[in-house]
Amino acid sequence: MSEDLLAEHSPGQNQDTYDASSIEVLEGLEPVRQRPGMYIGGTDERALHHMVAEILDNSMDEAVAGHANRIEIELHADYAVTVRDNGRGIPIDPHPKFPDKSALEVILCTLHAGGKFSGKAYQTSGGLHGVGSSVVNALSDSMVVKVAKNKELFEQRFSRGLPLGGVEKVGAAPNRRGTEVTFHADEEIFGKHRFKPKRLFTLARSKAYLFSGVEIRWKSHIDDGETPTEASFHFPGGLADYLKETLGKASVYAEAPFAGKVEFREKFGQAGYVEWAINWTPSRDGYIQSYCNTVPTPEGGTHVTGFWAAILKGIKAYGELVGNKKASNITRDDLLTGGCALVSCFIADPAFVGQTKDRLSTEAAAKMVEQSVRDHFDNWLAADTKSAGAILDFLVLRAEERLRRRQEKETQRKSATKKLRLPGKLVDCSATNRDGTELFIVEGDSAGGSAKMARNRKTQALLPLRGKILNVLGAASSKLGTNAEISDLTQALGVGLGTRFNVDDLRYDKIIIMTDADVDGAHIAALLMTFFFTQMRPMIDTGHLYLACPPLFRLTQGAKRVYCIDEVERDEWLEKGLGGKGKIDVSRFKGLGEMDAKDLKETTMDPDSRTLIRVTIDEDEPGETATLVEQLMGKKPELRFQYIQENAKFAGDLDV
Ligand SMILES: Nc1ncnc2c1ncn2[C@@H]1O[C@H](COP(=O)(O)OP(=O)(O)OP(=O)(O)O)[C@@H](O)[C@H]1O
Repeated sequence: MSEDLLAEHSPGQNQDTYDASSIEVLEGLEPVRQRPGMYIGGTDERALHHMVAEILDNSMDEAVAGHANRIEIELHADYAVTVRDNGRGIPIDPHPKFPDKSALEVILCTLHAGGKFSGKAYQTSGGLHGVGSSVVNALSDSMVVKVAKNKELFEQRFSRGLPLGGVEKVGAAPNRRGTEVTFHADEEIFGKHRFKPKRLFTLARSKAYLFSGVEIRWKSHIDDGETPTEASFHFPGGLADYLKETLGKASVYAEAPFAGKVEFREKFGQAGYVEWAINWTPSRDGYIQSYCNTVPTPEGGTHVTGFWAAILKGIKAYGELVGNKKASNITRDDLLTGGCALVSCFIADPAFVGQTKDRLSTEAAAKMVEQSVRDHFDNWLAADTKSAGAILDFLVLRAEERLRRRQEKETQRKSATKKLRLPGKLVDCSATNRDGTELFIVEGDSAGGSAKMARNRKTQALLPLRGKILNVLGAASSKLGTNAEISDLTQALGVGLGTRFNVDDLRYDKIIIMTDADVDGAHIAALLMTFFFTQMRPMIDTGHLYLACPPLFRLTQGAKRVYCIDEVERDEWLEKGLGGKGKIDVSRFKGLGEMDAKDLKETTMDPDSRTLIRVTIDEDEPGETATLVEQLMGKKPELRFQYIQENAKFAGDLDV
């Protein structure tokens, strides 16, 4: 362990209150190696890099809590990765619940063991599930954890989630403290994927931007020719610096970005803060990068909703103030054209969607972020009228362009609908323009019945498909045009087939595949995705294709009711109870048709409460997805057999 790093620590407080008793255990470890996807989002390159993020996030949590100010990341020649910090050190004393094990072993070998559940040891942390480091341990063929604590250096070694021995004292550490984790990802799980220096370098740098109180050092023993092999990051200017760097030399509308940081304590009485930076540029499409407790949230969430609400209301109010009537036309989408924003919030007890934490779902964040940003935005606009005027003019122009385009589309859609022969079984929506409309492709007529009642007539249309559609990879292309289900689908979408296909003709905003949560449903969804991937790929590339996520179980206890997506979630609820009275009643939906309209609306169709998965193509190498689709859905069974042989160990138990 690097001597100086652990020696220099100063910000530590409360060493004595952070010990084994801070570590709570909720459940045992096991299924991670069987179903890595559930815990780390897959076994691909993205998932592999996520392993580093999980360990790094723990060190960042120590830093954000004020216990560490330096973190080091080292990529070794054999692709092992070390993350070190000068924090309090993972507790190594015996755990009160398991007296024969150290807290370290409990943390590394037990799912849901951690010090971040109750907010006692950490106030705002990226970690919350207590699974990150045990998952990384389970998926590594070697993991060595060193802890410098109480003037001594301890070490414990693990392989594939199992300890190779107990915690051992391996030396004295009179002036050091901190944690060092070195792991080597298991090839049995991640196959040929290897860490990319560039990706880890970028990760390290972005973390330093997100928390200006930490210095992050990067070292790589693998030289890819483009990434520095050593670097140190410390950005006192935080997100404003980050934005400046990402915008580079692009011309911008505001001389200095609108940036700031607001603590929640005073106004909302709780720990945490929001930091942001935004500017507008004519030279590129806008984007927003958002984070919660330094964890990237690529799908946004409540903090992003709150941020845009503040900006939108602020700019409209400013427009009104200066008498620009057209400002009232500006929408959130207009803000994003050319708007480049970074938003990072730190909150206590955040709730995310999924273990990879892609979206923040903490309700309160929307309001806290909106109000904090709004006050500052109003002041900023009033103080820098030159920038404010330039941004307002730019956004008004964007809104006008959008309205003009919509008008054109509307006339096109109306005339197209008149001309179109729509399939008889399509239950269309009433909206005349495409914005915000959705087409649900549903499995079976009975499901169509509940969906018909559950839908929003204005924006949601339904196309029930009978049985399984043709496997387009197994069929001759001449057959496509004559297949009834495919031609119904193509007509309903409004796009042509083959050379006549044009994604701009699409009649709906979102196309949502809604099938039963069982094996047959998954097969139908796979057939439909194969169809879209091979015949209408631009629909996926432009983000129009989605999968609905109907639940498999409904649990009721007295007046309380929850829905669970799978057995694991069901078991979790059964264990902790729903908080209602009496026995918990479990019903398993055999299909969408069994759900009543209320169930279906609440869980699967209502945009305010449902979960949708956007179908995207994430490839490390061009053509990778096409090869996989051919292998799984194509004409050659031997390819499928080969795939099963190579991957069978990853498959969980089939639920039949
Ligand atoms: N570098 C570290 N320094 C101090 N304590 C740590 C460190 N790494 C892990 N811990 C302790 O181990 C616990 C478990 O970590 P783990 O990564 O398994 O889960 P988590 O961070 O609590 O939640 P999540 O699963 O959401 O990441 C943490 O809550 C923390 O108490």
